[in-house]
Amino acid sequence: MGLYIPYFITVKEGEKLDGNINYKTILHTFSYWPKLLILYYKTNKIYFIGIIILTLLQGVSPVISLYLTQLFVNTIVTTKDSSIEGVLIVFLFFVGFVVVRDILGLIREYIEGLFQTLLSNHMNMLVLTKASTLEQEDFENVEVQDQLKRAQQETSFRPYQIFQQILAFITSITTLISSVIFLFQWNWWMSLLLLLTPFISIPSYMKLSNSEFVLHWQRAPRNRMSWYYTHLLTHDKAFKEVKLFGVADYLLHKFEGIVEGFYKEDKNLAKKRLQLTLVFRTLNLILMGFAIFMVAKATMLKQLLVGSFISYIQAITLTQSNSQHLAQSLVGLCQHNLYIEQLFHFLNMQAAQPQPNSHEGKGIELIKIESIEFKNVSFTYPGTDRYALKGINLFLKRGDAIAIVGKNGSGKSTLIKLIAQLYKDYEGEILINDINIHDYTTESIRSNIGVVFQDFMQYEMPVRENIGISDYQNMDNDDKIYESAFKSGISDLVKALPAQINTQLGKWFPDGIQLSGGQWQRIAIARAFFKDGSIFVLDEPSAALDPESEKEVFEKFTKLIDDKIGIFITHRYTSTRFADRIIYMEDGELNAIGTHQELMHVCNEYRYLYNLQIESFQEPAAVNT
Ligand SMILES: Nc1ncnc2c1ncn2[C@@H]1O[C@H](COP(=O)(O)OP(=O)(O)OP(=O)(O)O)[C@@H](O)[C@H]1O
Repeated sequence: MGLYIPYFITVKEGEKLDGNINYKTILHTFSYWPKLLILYYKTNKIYFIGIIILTLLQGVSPVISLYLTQLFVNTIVTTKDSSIEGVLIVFLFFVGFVVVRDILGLIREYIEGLFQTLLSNHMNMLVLTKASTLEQEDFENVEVQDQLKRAQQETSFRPYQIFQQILAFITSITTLISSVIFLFQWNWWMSLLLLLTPFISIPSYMKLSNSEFVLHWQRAPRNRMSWYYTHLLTHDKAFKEVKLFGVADYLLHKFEGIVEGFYKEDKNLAKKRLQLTLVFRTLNLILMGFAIFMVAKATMLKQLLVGSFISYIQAITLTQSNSQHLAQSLVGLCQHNLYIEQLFHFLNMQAAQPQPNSHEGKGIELIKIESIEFKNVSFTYPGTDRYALKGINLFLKRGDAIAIVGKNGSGKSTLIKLIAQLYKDYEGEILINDINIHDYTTESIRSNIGVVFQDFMQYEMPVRENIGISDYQNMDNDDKIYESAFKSGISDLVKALPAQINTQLGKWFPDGIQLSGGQWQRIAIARAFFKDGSIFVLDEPSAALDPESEKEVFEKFTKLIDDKIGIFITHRYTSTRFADRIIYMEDGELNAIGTHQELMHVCNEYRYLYNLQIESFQEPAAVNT
């Protein structure tokens, strides 16, 4: 996936990104509105329509209020003492109007609060659902990470802010139109002047908003970095090393450096905004002062009644402030639109799903794996040009128990990742049951594979979920959970826990029990067994298991894979005795394959490494006398 830069940001060679503003840009930012409106409507149609109607009503209410004030005051001034009836009627109208307006205002506040929560939940669900469809390759791509971060940042508040701006826009425009019509009775050219002056500030504010956006857009990698330092300083696993190596101050300093940088940039922009606001506010105030002076003069010359004087002054203030609001909402809307574009860009993003050699997938559902064949498979990780696997030819069939050994970085885990279809773009072919792996649906392949990776997950959840999550539809089956725990040799421990399989594991949530590294690993192995797969892979289970546990796990593993395919990757050469065949990998290549005896004869490297390990075990222990 290439670098995504919003089209409205221009990149000049050798220069940093710059905001590029023109009317086409402004118009384009509104192209996401239909999608947004559908989104609002889908969130809750009754609330959505209700809010729009209430907003319109709220928009005309100031002018109704003005009209009633004018009527009220003029009626008092012109009515004779004896006939109070007319004044009373106008007064009751006025009071009735204020009560209804306030009640509608409260209802709007109530609905808006609920709508905001629903919208934020809906957006979060959309982003999380989208993230769950991404591939491993996407998560290793910094560009995608940045986009995800930006989308996450904008999700919870930006769509609602746009909604609020739209509402503010509707309110301002209705109030403005009605107040301008009201003022027209007095002086048409002054009304137009008051209406239009605030709009001359739009281009300057728009330019500033664009610079602000570009700045925030560029911040994503630094934002992720600051998040990472926060994570290191607050996460229990990282915290051990942070304490032990005494690096808290160092990390804090780095974090501080980033946020201080943000502060300086923000301060710069805030200063520019303040300068602009000062200039335009002064201009508007001068104009308003002039308009008020004209109304006052007309009243003194008896051309206007006192009621009209009061209401025209209010109408001038109303026109002025709403015209300013309108200009500001327009700028705000364009700015929010820029952010929303990146949110929709993320939601519309295609997950990485390359098909090698233009192989068209047939969407076959894989029921059971009988055999797996690698035919001259070579692979480089995306963004690298070094082969992690080179010309691999391998045939595995049901009932095979295979051990894979080799030095660090020789490609053992990569081989498994290709079987699990975590990466799909490679040279050569992988066949399952003699059919190209790409002809099967990825889901059906993955549902057949139970893998315990080196960096397996420790879910901060109860034992039941820790084991059953690999086939969560059957998570309620206690017998199956216990059976899997037994197969991984952890059933006695589980039974001894305070609430057995319902015991919370880990220390993040209340009543959690912390397990040792090896015990966590056995839970992860049970999770792989819980899934009724047809191939099981243990990637370096020996890393956290003591020799006795390892023996137990391997013995159970070899029994279990009776009619399945079992693969275990290990650095303990002594563990390979459980395997029918051993694969020795070196520098991405399959160097040798055979039984232990065969490899001892044909593979010098294997023999050397095996003997090295055996010798180290046979060295006499130093005894202090
Ligand atoms: N996600 C990745 N992106 C880029 N390169 C990677 C990635 N994962 C692994 N590699 C590279 O691919 C090569 C093979 O890695 P792999 O993890 O398969 O080795 P391994 O044999 O399992 O090593 P170990 O015994 O240390 O676990 C290494 O050179 C490694 O640097």
